[in-house]
Amino acid sequence: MALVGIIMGSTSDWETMRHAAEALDTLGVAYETKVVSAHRTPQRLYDYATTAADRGLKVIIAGAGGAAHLPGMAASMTHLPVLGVPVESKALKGMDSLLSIAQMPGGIPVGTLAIGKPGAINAGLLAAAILATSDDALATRLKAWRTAQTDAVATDPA
Ligand SMILES: Nc1c(C(=O)O)ncn1[C@@H]1O[C@H](COP(=O)(O)O)[C@@H](O)[C@H]1O
Repeated sequence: MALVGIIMGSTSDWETMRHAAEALDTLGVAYETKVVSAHRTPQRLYDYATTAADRGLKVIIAGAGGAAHLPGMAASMTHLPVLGVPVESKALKGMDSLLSIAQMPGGIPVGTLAIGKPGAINAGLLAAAILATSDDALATRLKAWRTAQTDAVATDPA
């Protein structure tokens, strides 16, 4: 059963959001993916967000670009933690996405990650870290992954 829902505003976001999925794959966390847009498919978003917790999801990762209202609107309709990934936009290089996601009014939080691929990777890792607080086996896998990452950092620059 999926524990993490990865949603995105458009199929064009998958090239970025697949990195969140890959991080979850690496750590053995079950997830689902769906294109959901606050602008283009508002009813789909409503149905997704209002049923997410009852369907067993624990964390939602929402990626969108430009006027990125998806993460905030998803957060407005569920008490689950929502992690927002600002997808890099052509016109403004993702600054529009970042500010749209980060500048939420008090009361409806969205955990905002970095623009683009690093943000998507970290959203996957952060979702796993949240789940690991109540899953010892996942915590062990996450710690091992972090140790392997540390061990892989070269001492010499060339
Ligand atoms: N920001 C949103 C939302 C939303 O926030 O609901 N829905 C689509 N989009 C964004 O529009 C961009 C361009 O989409 P297209 O490539 O389909 O034209 C995408 O980055 C998507 O996340």
